Amino acid sequence: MMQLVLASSSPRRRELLAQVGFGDPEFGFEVLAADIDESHRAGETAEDFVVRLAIEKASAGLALWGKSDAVVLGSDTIVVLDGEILGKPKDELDAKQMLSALSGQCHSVMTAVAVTDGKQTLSRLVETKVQFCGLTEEDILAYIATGEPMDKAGAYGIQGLGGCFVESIDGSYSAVVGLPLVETRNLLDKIKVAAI
Ligand SMILES: Cc1cn([C@H]2C[C@H](O)[C@@H](COP(=O)(O)OP(=O)(O)OP(=O)(O)O)O2)c(=O)[nH]c1=O
Repeated sequence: MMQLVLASSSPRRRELLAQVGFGDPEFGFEVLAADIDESHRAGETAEDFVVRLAIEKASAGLALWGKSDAVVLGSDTIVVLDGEILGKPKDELDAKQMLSALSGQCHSVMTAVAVTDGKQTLSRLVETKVQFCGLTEEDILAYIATGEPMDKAGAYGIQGLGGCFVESIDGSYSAVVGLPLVETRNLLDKIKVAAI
């Protein structure tokens, strides 16, 4: 059987991949952090951007893993509001600007997942619409003070305190958190890593 490797430093992705059926993260799959340049290229659509990053993370992970007989999985999540891409906030001011822009609005969360074994690379893009309630400046400052927004696209976590800002979603909850479960399972099936 092929060794499954998660190329991610995100604890959420580790937990979600365990949910796909690989048992204990310690034994079912290996994890390594694949650092890549996450800059957006001029003229690149949000869809192309997020898929490219997922593929680059998987490919960088495969290169780092360095052995054959592995399937490496990479993923990327961005928030898109009125055509503008929001990644992880640079600092608290950036987080404040993002949350103010998201307040009372509907945005898209795009998550791409990619798997590669060096011979073939497969990817999927999942888009979820998220409606935020209106936020006061007080709400935003109190939320930033918790530290939760700082490592998350769009400066919020639906799975945490940020869930209180989400009125509704249309799409995949797991994709918003960082890894779409249905599509990930299908991709792994396709590339032939049997779930335990
Ligand atoms: C919108 C949203 C994003 N996120 C997270 C998912 C991603 O981990 C993060 C977006 O940054 P990414 O660059 O996709 O991932 P990462 O840097 O955390 O991890 P990796 O090593 O795999 O590159 O935002 C949430 O946890 N909850 C949410 O509600």
